[in-house]
Amino acid sequence: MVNVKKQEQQHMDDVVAKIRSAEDRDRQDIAEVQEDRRAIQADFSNNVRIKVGTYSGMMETALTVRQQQKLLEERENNWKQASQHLEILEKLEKKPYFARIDFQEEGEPKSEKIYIGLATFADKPDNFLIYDWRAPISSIYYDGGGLGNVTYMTPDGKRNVNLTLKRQFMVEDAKISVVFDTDETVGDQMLLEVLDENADTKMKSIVTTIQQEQNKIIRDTDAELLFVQGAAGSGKTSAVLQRIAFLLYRYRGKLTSSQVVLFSPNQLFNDYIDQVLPELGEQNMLQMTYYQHVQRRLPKIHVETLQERFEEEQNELNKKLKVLKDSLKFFDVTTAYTRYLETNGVRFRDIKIGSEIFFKKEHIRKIYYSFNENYHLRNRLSATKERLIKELNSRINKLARTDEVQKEIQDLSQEQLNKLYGDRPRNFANAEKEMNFLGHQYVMREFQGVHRAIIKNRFININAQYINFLRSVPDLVDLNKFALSIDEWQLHISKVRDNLKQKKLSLTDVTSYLYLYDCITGKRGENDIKQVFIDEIQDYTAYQLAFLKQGFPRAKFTMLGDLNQAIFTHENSHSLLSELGTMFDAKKTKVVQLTKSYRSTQQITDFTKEILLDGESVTAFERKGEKPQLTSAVDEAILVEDVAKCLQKNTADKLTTAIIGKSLAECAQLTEALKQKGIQTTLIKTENQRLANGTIIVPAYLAKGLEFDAVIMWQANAANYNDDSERQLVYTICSRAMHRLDIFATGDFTPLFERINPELYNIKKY
Ligand SMILES: Nc1ncnc2c1ncn2[C@@H]1O[C@H](COP(=O)(O)OP(=O)(O)OP(=O)(O)O)[C@@H](O)[C@H]1O
Repeated sequence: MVNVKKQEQQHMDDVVAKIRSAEDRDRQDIAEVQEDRRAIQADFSNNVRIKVGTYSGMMETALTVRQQQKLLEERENNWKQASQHLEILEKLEKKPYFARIDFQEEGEPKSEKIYIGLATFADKPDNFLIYDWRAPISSIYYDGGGLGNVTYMTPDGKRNVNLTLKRQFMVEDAKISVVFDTDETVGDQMLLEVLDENADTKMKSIVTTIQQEQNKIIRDTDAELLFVQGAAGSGKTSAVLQRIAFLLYRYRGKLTSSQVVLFSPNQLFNDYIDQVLPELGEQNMLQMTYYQHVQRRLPKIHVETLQERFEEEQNELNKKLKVLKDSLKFFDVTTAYTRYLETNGVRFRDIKIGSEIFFKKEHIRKIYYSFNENYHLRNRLSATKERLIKELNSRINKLARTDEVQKEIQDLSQEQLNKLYGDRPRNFANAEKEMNFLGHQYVMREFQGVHRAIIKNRFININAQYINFLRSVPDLVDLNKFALSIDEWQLHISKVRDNLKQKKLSLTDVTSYLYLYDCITGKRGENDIKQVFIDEIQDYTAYQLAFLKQGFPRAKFTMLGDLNQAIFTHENSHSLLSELGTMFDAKKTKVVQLTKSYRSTQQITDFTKEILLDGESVTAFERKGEKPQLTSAVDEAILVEDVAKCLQKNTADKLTTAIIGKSLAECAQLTEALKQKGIQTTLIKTENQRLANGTIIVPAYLAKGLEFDAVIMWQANAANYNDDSERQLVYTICSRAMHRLDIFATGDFTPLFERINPELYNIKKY
């Protein structure tokens, strides 16, 4: 192997030398383009005089400016391309490739060897020294089955090859440190090395060690809905980011990063993953949380935050209401209600100027329902708006002609008059036309508010409409089936109404509120978006997913989640899959399961999976570590002392720690107690904060999707986690740990730990 390493290093050195020459060429190109750009600009300011005296002069100037702009744009594009290319080369220079495969294509006389890296590199046309990891042939490196006859997919169909060598390299700064020859998927040894590393505050790409199952997710191009169910730490998020990079490569020219949206669980998570695509040489997709998606449309309404949602009262009635309002049935009920609005029932509001009514709501209603039954909500509304604008204009015109207005115009200063003319050329046919124009402009200014109210649909009383919708619900669905009585429903309506009066909406209501509004206004979905990714799908409701589906009508969906980590939707999460089944065509739906957990040591995974009732399907990746440590005391002060020691130990072992508590209040208390002992930590209070270096203290609902070297679960006592519905939350917290897990509680531990085999952890009681 020593010889092999030497030979491979020699090859790598050759490739690096060629990369460096290509870099030099790129740098030269960039310098030339910059010089060119400067010259064009200088030339322009020296030679172009603005000729505005005559029409032909103006045209000539305009043409020159256009030509110059085009030249500059071209240079700009060249510059951008060369800079991007250079950036990729600079990455390749440090790590040109990480794998080599030798194979013989069926029907080809000779065998080939190729090297696989982050991007394609050729020193001359068709002489590829490095293949992109996303190229069709690279797929065989990731697929299982070992050496011998294997197949891979190309855009033109399947190809067969005889694979004779699969070699992996660990590379740092263009120096090969280890070479592995392997006949497995991607050798465990390499994976072990990668997983043994410490966590960062930023997620890294997994391009060198993508596993076979993950490769399927990454390269799928058929499914309209790709649903990935995977255990905590099984690489769902990693795979999906790689998938985005793959799709951008596969559909280069047809798909751009701005046509891809990723819905993530919180803002912190966005921050955590935002380096992966740039590391892979691609631009980041659009990233947002569901909360941002809805809140940006309702700037004047306070939408319930993650913390409020997490800490809200979970009484029996609220649970039952959620079952109904989060369901697909309720989405259908909303749609049915909007059908009824086609003939009756839309709520309007007066359009006013100050306190004076300009258009009465009764008048608007009359117009709205004056169109025949072929008008649906969208065209009914636009026809109404058209009619209102027409009426507004005719009232303006009438007013404009009155002596009073004409006189007021004559009293205006030149400056005020200029404002009225605006950009309009002053070539009126006669003085009367000019006065009419000025009169119209003059009066129009006063009625701008009315115009805006019409354009922006302000005459629709959406709040009253929403309440009316809720009142109609008992006619549209059998409340008994949801174990709800009419009285309970009425009580709920009055709560929503009170909330709306205070300009507040819960996350459940906000979706049906927006959907109702969209149906009435006929808002079309965002057709530009081609791929939608939803992470942590278990925290979405079927209603929200139906809403997203119709909001992105041309998109393919990839949804990933772990039904065992549903911390907001609890018991509903398992029905989600079947509800999704009715939303998408079964033939175009693909479900992939990931069961192996890569994040944590075997000891941690074996412990955490026992928290679950059906955790058998989770398997640990064999990486050894310490057993989780449970510590309890009656006195909290003793525990804080122990936490401090634990932090010291972690720091000495170069492990960064996250302390995860249940509520924000508890986390804040601990932060303070540690501070008293001179221990500095960062308390993460909201999702809009940054992930700091050093120890952080974070409430559980913000820890979703993140991972840390060491986790301290704070106050895992019976008071905090007492019933079955908390099981998934406890699992989520514990499964954030990569290398070490310590659990503290005052008093008794949560009964959810009772089912765990005591051999799987160490316990200490003060
Ligand atoms: N093929 C792989 N090679 C190297 N590391 C991997 C691989 N797959 C997953 N990992 C690592 O495992 C950890 C967990 O991955 P990831 O966060 O993507 O899992 P997840 O399924 O989204 O987890 P969760 O549901 O708990 O948020 C990460 O550190 C990731 O880098």
